[in-house]
Amino acid sequence: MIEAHSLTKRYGSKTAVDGIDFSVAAGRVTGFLGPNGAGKSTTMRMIVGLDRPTSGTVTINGVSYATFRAPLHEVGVLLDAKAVHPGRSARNHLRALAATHRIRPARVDEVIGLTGLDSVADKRVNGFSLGMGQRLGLAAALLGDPATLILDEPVNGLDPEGVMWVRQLARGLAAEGRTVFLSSHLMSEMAQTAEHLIVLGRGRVLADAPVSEILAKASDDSVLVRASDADRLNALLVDHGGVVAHVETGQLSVRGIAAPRIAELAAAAESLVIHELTPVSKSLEEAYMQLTRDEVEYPASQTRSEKR
Ligand SMILES: Nc1ncnc2c1ncn2[C@@H]1O[C@H](COP(=O)(O)OP(=O)(O)OP(=O)(O)O)[C@@H](O)[C@H]1O
Repeated sequence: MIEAHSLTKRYGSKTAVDGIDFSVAAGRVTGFLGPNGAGKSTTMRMIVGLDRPTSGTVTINGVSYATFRAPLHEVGVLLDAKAVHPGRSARNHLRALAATHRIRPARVDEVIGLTGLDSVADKRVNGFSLGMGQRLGLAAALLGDPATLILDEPVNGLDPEGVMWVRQLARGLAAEGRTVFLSSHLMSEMAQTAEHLIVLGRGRVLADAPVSEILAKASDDSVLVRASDADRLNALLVDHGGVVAHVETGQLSVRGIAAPRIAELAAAAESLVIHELTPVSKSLEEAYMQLTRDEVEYPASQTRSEKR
């Protein structure tokens, strides 16, 4: 269980994390979502003591990370996959880490196998692709068999097979009762991996709820309808509480009345024939964009290089 209370981080006049409260429960995958600059990495760095909160607290299983005497056994962390000595092989990097915690060498081979690094384990890390680097970061996070995993953008750079593997790994670890906290800026990815989401925007919690609830709240389903007489159908639907907009000639977009009810109303009216009836659901990404719409710090008209 990870718990944050009034957690705040300011860099000069910039408030990166703005007094947030949340808890990440054990036994399920919790996704940490938010647009670029929302404060996800800063929050994760504070959880593992790499950044000091300006105010507020964050604990893992009731204590602060700094108090763990053997942190690799408590918390597996993937924050910056490139933070590895480039001249070392993957195996030697993991062995060096293992030695700090008296972890047996056989466990190094186990995590190499688990993360699919067997064929490159003895190659120097500086030749690694982004995806291989991510796998090595995940191997390091798993090394101490920790009860808590904090993974910042773990699927970054992975191919589709790798993405699927991380998804299954995260779910499997949570099913064993571990606390699994993953960040991403992709709603579609998180919705397939996490059961619960914490959505951040400009350093504040915008939503903290099960995935299904967040999607249901953000969704704004409509029905596209064509009929033999669009104007009559329009009047009929408005009479029954529908909100109707003309999309193009003869086509209506209807909110507030479900497709089966629209068909029933038309059938009950004399010579009003439905030609098209298409329910339109918001995609996951649209639901997420709606939720974070006013909280995007770097909208698309600004480039990443303008950001810093
Ligand atoms: N060391 C720092 N000094 C100054 N500002 C910082 C520092 N680290 C982060 N920030 C700022 O704090 C805000 C939150 O950044 P953070 O990296 O935590 O966001 P994020 O949600 O992880 O974004 P991304 O998805 O782009 O990684 C941003 O405005 C960022 O520019």
